[in-house]
Amino acid sequence: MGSIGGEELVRWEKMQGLCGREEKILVLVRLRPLSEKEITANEVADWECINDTTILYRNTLREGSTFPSAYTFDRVFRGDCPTKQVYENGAKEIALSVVNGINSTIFAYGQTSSGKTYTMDGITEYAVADIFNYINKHEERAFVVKFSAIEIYNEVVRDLLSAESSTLRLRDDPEKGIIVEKLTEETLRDWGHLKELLSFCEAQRQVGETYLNEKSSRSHQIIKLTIESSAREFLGKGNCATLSASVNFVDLAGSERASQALSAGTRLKEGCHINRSLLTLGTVIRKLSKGRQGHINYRDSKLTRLLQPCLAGNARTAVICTMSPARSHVEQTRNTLLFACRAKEVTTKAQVNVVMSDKALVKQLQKEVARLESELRAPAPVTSCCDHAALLRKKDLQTEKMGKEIRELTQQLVLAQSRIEDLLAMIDNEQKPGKAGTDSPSHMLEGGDTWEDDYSVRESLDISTPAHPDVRIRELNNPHHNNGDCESNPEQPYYHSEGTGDHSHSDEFSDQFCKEVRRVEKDDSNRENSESLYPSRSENGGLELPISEEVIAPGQEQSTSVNEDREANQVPDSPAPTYDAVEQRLRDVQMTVDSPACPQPDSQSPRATLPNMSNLGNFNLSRSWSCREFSMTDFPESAGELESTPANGIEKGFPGRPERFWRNLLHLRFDPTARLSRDGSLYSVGSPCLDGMRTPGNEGVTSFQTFVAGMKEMVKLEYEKQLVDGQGKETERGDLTSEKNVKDVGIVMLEAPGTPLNWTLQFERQQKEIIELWHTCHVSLIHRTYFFLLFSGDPSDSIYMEVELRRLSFLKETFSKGSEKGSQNDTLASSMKTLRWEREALVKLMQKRLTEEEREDLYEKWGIALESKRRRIQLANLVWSNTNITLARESANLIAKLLKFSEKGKALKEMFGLSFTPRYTKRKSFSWITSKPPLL
Ligand SMILES: Nc1ncnc2c1ncn2[C@@H]1O[C@H](COP(=O)(O)OP(=O)(O)OP(=O)(O)O)[C@@H](O)[C@H]1O
Repeated sequence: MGSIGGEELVRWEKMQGLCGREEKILVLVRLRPLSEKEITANEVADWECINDTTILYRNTLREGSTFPSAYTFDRVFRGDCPTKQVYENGAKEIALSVVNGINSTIFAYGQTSSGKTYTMDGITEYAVADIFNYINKHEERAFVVKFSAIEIYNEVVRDLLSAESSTLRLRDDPEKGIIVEKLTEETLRDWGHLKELLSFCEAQRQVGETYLNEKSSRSHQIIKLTIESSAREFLGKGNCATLSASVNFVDLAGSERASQALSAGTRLKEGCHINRSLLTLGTVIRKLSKGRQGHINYRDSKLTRLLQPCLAGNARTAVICTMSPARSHVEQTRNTLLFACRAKEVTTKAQVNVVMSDKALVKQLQKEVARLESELRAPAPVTSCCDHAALLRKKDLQTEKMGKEIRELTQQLVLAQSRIEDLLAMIDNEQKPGKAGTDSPSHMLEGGDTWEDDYSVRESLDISTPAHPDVRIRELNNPHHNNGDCESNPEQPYYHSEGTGDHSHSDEFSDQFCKEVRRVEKDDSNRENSESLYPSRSENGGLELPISEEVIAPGQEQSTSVNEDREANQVPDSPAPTYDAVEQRLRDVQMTVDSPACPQPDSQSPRATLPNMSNLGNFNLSRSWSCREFSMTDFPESAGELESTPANGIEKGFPGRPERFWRNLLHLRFDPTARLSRDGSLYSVGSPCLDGMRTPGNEGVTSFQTFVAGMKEMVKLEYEKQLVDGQGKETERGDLTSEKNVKDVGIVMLEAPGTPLNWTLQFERQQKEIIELWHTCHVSLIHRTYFFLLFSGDPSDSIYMEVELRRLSFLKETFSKGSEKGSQNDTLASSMKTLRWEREALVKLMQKRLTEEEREDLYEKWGIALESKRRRIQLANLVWSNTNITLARESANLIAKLLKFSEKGKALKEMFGLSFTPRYTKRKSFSWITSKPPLL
């Protein structure tokens, strides 16, 4: 208000104390004396003002103690208090705020005949008299006082200054708030003029006789004085500011009970309207008293609509609650006091209302602009601002990083706890004969709701997710890196699978196996045991398979230890594997499957040695192993637990497995359904399931036998082929050459797939078949992509192609029997669900990892109209949806790009089960979402 000069400025500054400050409604209670009528009726006065703020109900003994007997308000006035005192001690300050540019309202609330009109008439006159006094005392200011009056009768607004009984409309004005259209407004000239107008209004107001009040007001009356003032010295000048505010004197109609008021006809109708609008007022006050939360129903009545600014807006407000002391009105009186109590909690926020001339406004705005410009130019605040922004960003990053760490640590903690529980459970089971090893691992991860969730959890837990295929590879041909890990059984595929959240039986097996291994290793760390389940690498680079119970025929005695095996391997001319030996091994596997009881092997000689199938020469082929639990060795807890099994997998005298390990393991059965992982691609042939889940000779075993038979046939054919092809060479080079052609992967592969031309043709044929089978078997998109990109025609790929074909054929056969077997159906459904899931993930990744331009190029390439809806979904559905080789290549390239295969390091063929080169592979992790580089 720089444009306001002199005293105006002082006034303005004084008003700042009130400006925008929240203030509770002032609540006054006025008790009237018993009326003549009440005295005649021998009414008793049950209420008494015991001091200036407390009113007491004296008849508590009679009424019981269900209601409070004392009520406290800002001020209470006993029956003999004159209205002047009520005004002076309460209402005056509020009423006179108007002369300082602050809106104010004083209204009377109470039951009929309680003295509202009696009180408000006096208050209005005293207030206006004081206003005039103020005006007279402040000649330096020019005042304009305008008078208007309305009544709300039966929900109709009428102008009390108009002789016509026309209805006035209410309108919401964006600047002024609610206004009454066409309302008469008289500028007060003097006191006499006021009296004249008040008389006119009184004459106009609806008053009727009721049983309780001879002159009962049947309407709500609002008398409004608007006072505008300006400093005379600035009048007529451009920089003049005007204070403008209104004071409302509201005399409400009284609430009444029809029975008490004995009203009927018109009075009854009036009473209904009165009660309804008062009920709305009560509701508004109740809601406001609770803090203005939610919708406030001001618009439910004209009264509350008009009083809205006074109840919760820009005004100072006082409520005078009037009450009769008569015992017969106790219920209505208590309602009035309840209203008063709620009103005490309502706050308003009054402001000084200044109206500035256009010229003053422009000047004021210019000053404000200049101030802002100087702030902008000032270097200090700007620098400070930047610093703050940078600091905030830094803090945000820190918070984010810490949050991530907390999440990861929490996950690790959960996992560690889960593992402890598992170990404890296993110890319990050990103590129950016949139970060991049969319990399902309890630490299985629950599947995430989303792919990302599921994967991110696995990522953070460092649990490989073979379906993607996040596989741990054991390089068993590395003498320093081959133990402490867990293994699949020898017929087990090179990767195990798990579904989209739940785990296949192979995972259960792995978990159980690995936990058992760790426990045993810890328990028996000092035990001298030369037996090992792990394959060892012979000096000539060949492989010796570990012996697991699956290859142990009942009663078969084997005592070859690792050391012995190694020693044996050091013999250059170790016997070459023969077809019979391979067949024997398959027979053993089948025997294990067929065996209904899986008799426990001799603990003294628990395992048999496989025929030595090392000396594989050129390919340097080794068996690789995947085990989900291997990843756990990355955790400190696990590392501690695995004293004898270093986290990096380097064995320090692996002690072998005690009897209970074999006992546990032999409770397991092979379950062919375990091969059918949910993604359908990473099936784990020969995965065991828990004892009791399958019975020998059931459907699953039959399927497995079919598979084994197929394998045997393949072995035989390949072996015979080799015999024929390599007969001459074998004659020359001796037995060693034939050994090279026998790979210990459950199948036999050729050392060389044939001539380059033949191999190319063979590769293309196999690739086509594989793609078709992927399509038929609903194999995981990522598996297809990976396989497709990895095996692109190199002669050494032949083994993988063969394996893939075999497995897919088996999978297809199993699916084809799905109609007869619920579990297969479930697996097929799971695979399809996984595919859908993958496609949904692709949609997200397209948005995340491709630019708009790249996406548009793709849409064009894949024949999707640029303007069509859901283009990304269309594209995701087209990926790998066709067996066409070109589309397959495009699909693979797209997924590889989206998954950032290149950034994650080159995929290893070992992840498909075979290793060609020694490698210290620790971990490969592929996630659709995260872009963390794999830990190789
Ligand atoms: N404090 C008081 N002292 C003396 N007489 C009073 C007092 N208050 C009210 N009266 C008398 O009580 C009667 C009813 O008062 P009044 O008309 O003001 O009640 P009301 O609440 O306005 O009623 P209604 O709601 O029916 O209009 C009147 O005759 C009035 O003179």
